[in-house]
Amino acid sequence: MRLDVQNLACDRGERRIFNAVSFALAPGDALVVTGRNGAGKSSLLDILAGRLEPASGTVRLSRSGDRSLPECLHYIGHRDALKAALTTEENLTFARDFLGDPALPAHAALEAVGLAHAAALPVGYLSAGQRRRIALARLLVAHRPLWLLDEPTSALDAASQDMLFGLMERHRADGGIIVATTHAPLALKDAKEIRIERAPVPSSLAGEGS
Ligand SMILES: Nc1ncnc2c1ncn2[C@@H]1O[C@H](COP(=O)(O)OP(=O)(O)OP(=O)(O)O)[C@@H](O)[C@H]1O
Repeated sequence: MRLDVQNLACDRGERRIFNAVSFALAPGDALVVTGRNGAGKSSLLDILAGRLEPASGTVRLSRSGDRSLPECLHYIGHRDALKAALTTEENLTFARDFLGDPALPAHAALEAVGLAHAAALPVGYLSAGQRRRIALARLLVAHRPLWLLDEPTSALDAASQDMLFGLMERHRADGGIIVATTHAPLALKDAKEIRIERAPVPSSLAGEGS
């Protein structure tokens, strides 16, 4: 599988957020996306995930068989997208059934993120870092070659960050591709990096606030 992104531009509301973002990723590649608050990092992931139309430019996935782009990706956003009333194991079982192409069973994914002891706990009882680990465990319950991760280390302690880096490197070693936004350094080997710069405000709008 290969991901080719050409000359993307993004508008939010009436504003141009960024221009001219291009990159190409092959199996095993990781791309780290940096930039200031509001630069458009999450918006870029939204475009890659098919959740937001670009103002211009193209996103192409090749050598992915007959699967569409949405069927090839895991998207872990700022919000954990977990159901608070369901247990951790029920959340992962639901994700596994919903996503298709199953990989690890829910209990094995819980073990991989160090939360096997919390299998029967409703997600609403978990701490922020534990909820983040459950969200990340979704990466393991279905085979999807492209991982789009929005600030994946947020709320994670040092040990959990190490666990996450291990999962990411294993995914790359298996031929997966990762695009991750971050404000903190990510310990990924030979990762590519792109810095998103907010497009300048046109002079006709200058003075109307950012
Ligand atoms: N649905 C929306 N409608 C209008 N503007 C939006 C919408 N979502 C985001 N924006 C704006 O788009 C800009 C880019 O937001 P985005 O969340 O992509 O930035 P970011 O680089 O991920 O920021 P951060 O580092 O703070 O997470 C911001 O100015 C934000 O207010």
